[in-house]
Amino acid sequence: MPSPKARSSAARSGSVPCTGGNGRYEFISLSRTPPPHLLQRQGSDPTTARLRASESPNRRRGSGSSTSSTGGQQLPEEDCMKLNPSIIGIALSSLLAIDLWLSKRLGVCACEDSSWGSVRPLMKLVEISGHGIPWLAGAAYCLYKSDSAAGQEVMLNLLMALVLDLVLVGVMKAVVRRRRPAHNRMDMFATFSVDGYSFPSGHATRAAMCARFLLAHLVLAAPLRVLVLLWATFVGFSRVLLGRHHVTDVVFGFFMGYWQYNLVEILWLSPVVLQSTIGQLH
Ligand SMILES: CC(C)=CCC/C(C)=C/CC/C(C)=C/CC/C(C)=C/COP(=O)(O)O
Repeated sequence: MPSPKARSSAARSGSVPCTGGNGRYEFISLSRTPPPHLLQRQGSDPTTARLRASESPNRRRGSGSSTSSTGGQQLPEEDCMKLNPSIIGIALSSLLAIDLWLSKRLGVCACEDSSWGSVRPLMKLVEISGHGIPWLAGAAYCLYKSDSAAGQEVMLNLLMALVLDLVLVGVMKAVVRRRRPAHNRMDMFATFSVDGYSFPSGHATRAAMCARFLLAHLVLAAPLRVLVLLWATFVGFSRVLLGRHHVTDVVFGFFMGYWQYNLVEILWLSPVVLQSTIGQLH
């Protein structure tokens, strides 16, 4: 329950108290025009009439009393639920603001003059370790050199996973079109045009997916498994430190890469497919 003081200040500011889905009081402003979808969905119910009344020319000019058109009535719960998206919007904007601020603060190797500029060459080595070309070239070479059918099967599927990753990340970047951080210097080697975009981090998706792949099929020794996990984490961190990405690009990239591995398992190419592929190559 809002206090009487809160209630009177709400009346002064043209807000109406009503209960949200969680039973708590929320305040909605009536000094703004309700969004068209709200009016449309409400059709001709009494609430619509009240909202329309609040839109009278007098009110829009700001000459009417803020409570006169509503009489301080409570709106039905469903109306409050419709206003929740604005709360989600505010939460998202806040998250993005924190993301921009944090990414800028963490971009300590963004250029040679940055506070950790001397570590930039090391970070660029980490970047190369997660780049698509060494991974594709390595998997293709191992496939070519592998003697056993099991080894060939694993390498062929790793190649398929890497290509799938490039396609999915490329599509996602082209759809979202988020710009890279302003402090990034675009001096990466071998990039596609979509790599001008930031979301999600292709290095992070690849690192997460390849780490899961390696742990599932190739790396069994415990110390090496830890190293694989550290490498993947470090690749992700290095994207933000180099100023290439926002924090959310990398976090989402890790999730996406993790999920991509599930897809690889579903699409796993069997030895039969492998034999016909190898047969066609020879
Ligand atoms: C080497 C072999 C066998 C084939 C090469 C095929 C080829 C041309 C692959 C392209 C790989 C490539 C350019 C990947 C892009 C990697 C990249 C810069 C991603 C951007 O990562 P982000 O973390 O900054 O989003």
